[in-house]
Amino acid sequence: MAILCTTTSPAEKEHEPKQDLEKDQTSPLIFNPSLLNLQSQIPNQFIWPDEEKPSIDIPELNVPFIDLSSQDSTLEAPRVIAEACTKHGFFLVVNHGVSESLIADAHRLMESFFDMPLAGKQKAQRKPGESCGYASSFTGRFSTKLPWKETLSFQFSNDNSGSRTVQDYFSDTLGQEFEQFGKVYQDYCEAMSSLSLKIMELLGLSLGVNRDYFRGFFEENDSIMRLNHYPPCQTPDLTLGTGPHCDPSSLTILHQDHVNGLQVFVDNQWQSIRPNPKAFVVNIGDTFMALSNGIFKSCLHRAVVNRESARKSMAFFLCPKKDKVVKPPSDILEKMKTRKYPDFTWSMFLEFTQKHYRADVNTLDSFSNWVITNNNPI
Ligand SMILES: C=C1C[C@]23C[C@H]1CC[C@H]2[C@]1(C)CCC[C@@](C)(C(=O)O)[C@H]1[C@@H]3C(=O)O
Ligand SMILES: O=C(O)CCC(=O)C(=O)O
Ligand SMILES: [Fe+2]
Repeated sequence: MAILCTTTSPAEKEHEPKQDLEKDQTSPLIFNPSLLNLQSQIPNQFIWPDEEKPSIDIPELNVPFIDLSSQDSTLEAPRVIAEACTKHGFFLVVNHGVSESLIADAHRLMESFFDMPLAGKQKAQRKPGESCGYASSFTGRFSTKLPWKETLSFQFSNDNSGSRTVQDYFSDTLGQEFEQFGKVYQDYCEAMSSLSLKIMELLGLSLGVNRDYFRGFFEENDSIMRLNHYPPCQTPDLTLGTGPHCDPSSLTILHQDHVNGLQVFVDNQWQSIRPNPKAFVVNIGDTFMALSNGIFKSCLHRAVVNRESARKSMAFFLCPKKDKVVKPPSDILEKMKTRKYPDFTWSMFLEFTQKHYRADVNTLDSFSNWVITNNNPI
């Protein structure tokens, strides 16, 4: 039997808004992929309700390619981006300038991390209420609708201090043998941070705001990098790798391996985004939706799993500096007159998703109500 019982304590769950973070009634499970993917019957906690079960044979999303090397990327791209972001917030970037060998190294090391015995990965175990560390599914955090995945997340700070937070994280939590991992993911996060600033210029132009405005807003950032491993599953039609959600962060830059799995809910149906190793999938998160006063959409998406192959993806979640006030620029507010969301900081929003609310389609609205009703000071 692959499921082991443990006495791990559940995540902190006080101060519930509309949707309750589920209380653990029983001892949480441990998700050990090397054993679990052989099971023909999966534990109930991994079975999703019928209305959320994955659909097969879905259409492919018509998602634009933005060529960042092209001379007209600043002429044509803002219009194409505006069209995609007012509809669903997803686009692909190609010729992005991130080295192919860096991407390959990041995938190779991710594979060797997740291939380790569970006890080795658990040296980086994510603690209750924290967003970083190793999580084998979210067995200690949620008790139903568990995702069929294991993840390793770490913080990246771009703060001009020359600090190498990612490198230090690997050596401090996993030991000196992980120095090489730390170097590769430090470089990868720096590449993602620079790429996201280029994309911020284009988003600024698309919204008719000065091109430096959002670049400046995110120049310093407190971002999150996440490695996702979705093991094969004998009953992929019953579960999900990542449940339906909108990213609470500002901008996500995702690199998927060659295995299908990412789906976006557009025009009332799930649509897939086919893997393309040369492209990054970029999507608008809730915090950028708030910064654009709701003009650019943060869209519902999820990841499905399959019987045959493991799937890997790497997500860089660009987030503002923790205490920077998130409010739309005056250029937008002068045109729109009414504010859609209250002022907040990323630190408040992160706490909301880690301690009070499981991110889903309604995260931003629930968070806004929580900020307003609790009269949260910033
Ligand atoms: C701030 C974050 C919370 C999550 C990781 C980052 C950005 C996306 C969020 C998440 C992926 C949305 C789906 C549900 C979630 C629990 C997951 O399946 O991983 C979310 C992350 C989290 O709360 O850890
Ligand atoms: O793995 C994927 O394709 C998507 C993962 C995702 O949406 C997330 O981690 O926020
Ligand atoms: Fe996501």
